[in-house]
Amino acid sequence: MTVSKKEIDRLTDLLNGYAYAYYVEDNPSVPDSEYDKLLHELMELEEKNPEHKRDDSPTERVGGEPLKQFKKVEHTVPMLSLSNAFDADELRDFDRRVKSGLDHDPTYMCELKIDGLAVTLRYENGRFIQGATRGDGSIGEDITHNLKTIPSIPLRLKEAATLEVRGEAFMPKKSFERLNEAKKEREEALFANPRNAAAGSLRQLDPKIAADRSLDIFIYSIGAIEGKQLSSHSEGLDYVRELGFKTNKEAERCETIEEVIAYCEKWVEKRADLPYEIDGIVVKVDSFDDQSDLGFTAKSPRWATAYKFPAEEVVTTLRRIELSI
Ligand SMILES: CC(C)(CNC(=O)c1ccc(Oc2ccccc2)cc1)c1ccc2c(N)nc(N)nc2n1
Repeated sequence: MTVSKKEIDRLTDLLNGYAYAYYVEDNPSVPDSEYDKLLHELMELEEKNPEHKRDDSPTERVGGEPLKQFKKVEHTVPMLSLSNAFDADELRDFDRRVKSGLDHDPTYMCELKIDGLAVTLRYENGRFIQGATRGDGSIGEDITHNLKTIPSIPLRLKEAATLEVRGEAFMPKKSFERLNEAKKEREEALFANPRNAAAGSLRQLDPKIAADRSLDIFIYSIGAIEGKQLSSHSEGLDYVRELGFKTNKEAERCETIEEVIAYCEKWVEKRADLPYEIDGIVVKVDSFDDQSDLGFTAKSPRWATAYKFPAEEVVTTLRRIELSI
């Protein structure tokens, strides 16, 4: 092995480790200046030895040439939608329906419903192959070139797994405010909310735009997987975390619907403190056996629902009215 290949491999592994700590674990291990210095060294070595550049190189994050158009992608497993529950009694109704389909009480998983853009990511032998929007649930748009620029999306997994995962790509509140500040300076139209900003960034043909938008992602389910038996949704989340994916740390197991309701009420109050926007709570029956006993309606699972929050601006307006009284 030549010196430059060895050095390129060393720098690629070192920088990927730093990026994982910073973007996936939210636990920076080196100062940005150190990261940038090493990244520059790697870029120079890759320029001189392009044959040794790895497909999981951190230099992939800057975004290549713009596409001419988007390719359509058919999802191997459909991306279903969620039924809604708008108050505690509707959650209790959901619980009654679930229990009528099972011969035992279910365990639930509760997760924050991130207000972003649903995407699906395909990996073969541990390498990121393709990413797409949800589209109509069966067919989406290929946005691989943009998703590659999101640092919390691994380009190579910790195991050579072949699977498809789903998640919500989003723009953190601080990045949204910075972006709109910059747009205001340039007298450009502002984005209405972080969700529109994330969607607008990922639907660009030029990946350098997405690369500059500080996007992030939380993985929330496994679409398809080869050669692995999983028994529950929570076991699936543990497995994708082991592979190197970023999942949301606020997810909790609830043994009763009253615990689910308490979790929802807690987050109605705490949502303003989060560094990203959420529009509700997703409640899922955890066991895959229970999920397959319950099955699906025409477009959504019977074993999951979304507790929807009132839109934040409504709450803010009410707060403004309260303050003015
Ligand atoms: C529960 C599910 C709808 C995903 N699940 C599916 O899409 C899905 C799809 C085919 C399935 O099985 C089939 C396989 C083949 C054919 C038909 C169904 C099972 C689940 C969903 C949707 C949106 C979510 C969201 N915004 N945030 C979180 N945290 N979780 C979410 N979970």
